[in-house]
Amino acid sequence: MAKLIQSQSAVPPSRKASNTGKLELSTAQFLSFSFTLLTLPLLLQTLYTIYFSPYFAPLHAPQNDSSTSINPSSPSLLTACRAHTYTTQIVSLDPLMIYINNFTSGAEAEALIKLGADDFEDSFISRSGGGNQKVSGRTSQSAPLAVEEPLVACIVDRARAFLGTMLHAHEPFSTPQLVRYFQTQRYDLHTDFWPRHQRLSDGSGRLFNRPASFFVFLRDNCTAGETWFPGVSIEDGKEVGLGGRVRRGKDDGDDGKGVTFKPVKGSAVFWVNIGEDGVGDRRVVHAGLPVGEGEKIGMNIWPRKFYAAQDD
Ligand SMILES: O=C(O)CCC(=O)C(=O)O
Ligand SMILES: [Fe+2]
Repeated sequence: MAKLIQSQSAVPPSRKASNTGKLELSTAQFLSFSFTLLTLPLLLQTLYTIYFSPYFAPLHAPQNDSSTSINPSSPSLLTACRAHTYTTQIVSLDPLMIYINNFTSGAEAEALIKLGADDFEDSFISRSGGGNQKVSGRTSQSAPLAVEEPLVACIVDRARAFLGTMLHAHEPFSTPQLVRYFQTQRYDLHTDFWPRHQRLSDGSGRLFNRPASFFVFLRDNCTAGETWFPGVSIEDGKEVGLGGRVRRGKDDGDDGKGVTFKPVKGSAVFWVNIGEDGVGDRRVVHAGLPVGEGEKIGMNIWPRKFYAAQDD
């Protein structure tokens, strides 16, 4: 008898066999059992995604291509876009160059890539005097981004607000452009402004140029591929506050001239191309250095300013 009592009390009271022979559960235990049953598949799926799915991913899938799952027209993305969260740091006062941390959010970056993803073509350069030309020094692919897309319009508005007094309300932007680089691809030294202002093709005869540039890093799954400005210098030690994203010189045995910007998703470099006198500043000549491994995607945002005729 004593033995029987002992073995009965070893079973928690709530799980005792009833006199019908079935197992009884308390309400709390029933709920926790059901909760576990319901959440188990979710837990297993999360574990699979984190630990195992990389081993089953297709070999040639784009790395970290989270843009495929993003909806660039999502109301929450567009609402969030109206408020910006970037911070700025001056890199150089003369010429003026500013580093913009988180100019776009990660989600905005991926959504912008998605908007242009189907339109990449070999990059060209816009020639002085009009027309486009493919050149061996620019081996990337480019894709235009339609300003009719609300997200693109929002990012361009952000750039306009940043420019403040640099641009009149009636002065527009060029069509923003994605640029994509794979291994070894590059853009050799160039300026974004034309040495001579360009004539608008609308018959008005107005002259325009690019007074400033924003280059935004949208994808940084790469080694190397920095943006290099050999004609902009920062004093030794002053780059410390820029957290390793901005460095003096470049790494390949060059004499350490200039400043390099590491691709960091969402961050942007802003610089002034043309001063108040309407003359282009050659010190902002720059290059997209060859990408080592992986993929780099950036975005050019160029305001357009109208200028008086230049003296010859
Ligand atoms: O890829 C880069 O780092 C710079 C690109 C650039 O300068 C341009 O597209 O004009
Ligand atoms: Fe450029």
